[in-house]
Amino acid sequence: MSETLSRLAEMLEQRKSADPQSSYVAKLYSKGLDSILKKIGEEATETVLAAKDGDRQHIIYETADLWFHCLVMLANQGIHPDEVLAELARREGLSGLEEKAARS
Ligand SMILES: N=c1c2ncn([C@@H]3O[C@H](COP(=O)(O)OP(=O)(O)OP(=O)(O)O)[C@@H](O)[C@H]3O)c2ncn1[C@@H]1O[C@H](COP(=O)(O)O)[C@@H](O)[C@H]1O
Repeated sequence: MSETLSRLAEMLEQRKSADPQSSYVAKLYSKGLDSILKKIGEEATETVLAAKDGDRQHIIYETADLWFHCLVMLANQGIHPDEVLAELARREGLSGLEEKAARS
């Protein structure tokens, strides 16, 4: 799982210098952060609708689109997915209520 994320992160780094005409990711970078965030919003909505609909394959497909665009956003902001995984790992040792208390 994290190997897939690492490979994707590496590819997303390489796409920063790719031709927007020949790469979906390079084109998205060239449009800027707001366009990436707009895609995340759209994909989040599509994921919610798929989950309401209940079709397993559709939920998986839309969630993959959502995760992918979140990875593009992270790359654009100079954040490696390992940093997000590390944050999730840190939370493993806490209950949900402890995590909530740590935020306030
Ligand atoms: N995993 C993905 C991936 N998931 C989703 N998408 C794209 O995300 C878009 C999803 O948006 P929509 O469902 O709204 O479809 P759309 O109408 O075509 O999207 P828009 O053109 O309107 O933005 C589609 O165009 C998909 O092709 C992805 N595009 C690329 N990748 C990975 O990124 C790699 C590099 O891609 P390129 O940059 O195109 O070479 C690929 O080899 C894949 O591994």
